[in-house]
Amino acid sequence: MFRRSDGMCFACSPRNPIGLHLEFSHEGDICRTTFTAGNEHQGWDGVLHGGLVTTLLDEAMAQWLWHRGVAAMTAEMLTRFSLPVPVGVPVTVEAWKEGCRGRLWELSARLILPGGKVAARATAKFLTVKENG
Ligand SMILES: CCCCCCCCCCCCCCCC(=O)SCCNC(=O)CCNC(=O)[C@H](O)C(C)(C)COP(=O)(O)OP(=O)(O)OC[C@H]1O[C@@H](n2cnc3c(N)ncnc32)[C@H](O)[C@@H]1OP(=O)(O)O
Repeated sequence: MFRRSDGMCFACSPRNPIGLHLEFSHEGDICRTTFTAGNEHQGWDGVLHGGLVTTLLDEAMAQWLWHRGVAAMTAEMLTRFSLPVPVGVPVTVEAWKEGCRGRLWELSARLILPGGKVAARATAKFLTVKENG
């Protein structure tokens, strides 16, 4: 049905010419990345598009799992947009595990503005993919 990765992930692949080119670090139980949006990423003038805010949060959670050898797909996600995310400033995205039951993983993530305010939060459920995909 799908390939696990051909190295063209929109969020993280360095080979994707229109990708976000995110790089992740892992510290304890936290998966972290930083991103500075450009004008090409905006929806409202000067504001990062909400779909891309969700992409950043989703990818950080997926990378938390991937780093631990878990190949899982997002099955459900809820995003709360609390503050606009301006383009041109570096933001930090953090993800962590909330729980796991069988193939079902629950994770949370947040996007932090310079200065420390949280602009968006997400919770999501991921399901480990079956071997035959
Ligand atoms: C050089 C560079 C290389 C780069 C390399 C890096 C690669 C790094 C990879 C990361 C990349 C990340 C990318 C971002 C993460 C996406 O964005 S993933 C893409 C978005 N998500 C999707 O497209 C998923 C679409 N959905 C599906 O394919 C299928 O529904 C799923 C999620 C695989 C599950 O299907 P399934 O395995 O057939 O499971 P299913 O039988 O439906 O459900 C199993 C059980 O879970 C339960 N369940 C299903 N959904 C839910 C739910 N939402 N809540 C609770 N229970 C649920 C079911 O009720 C069922 O329960 P039981 O009946 O067993 O009691």
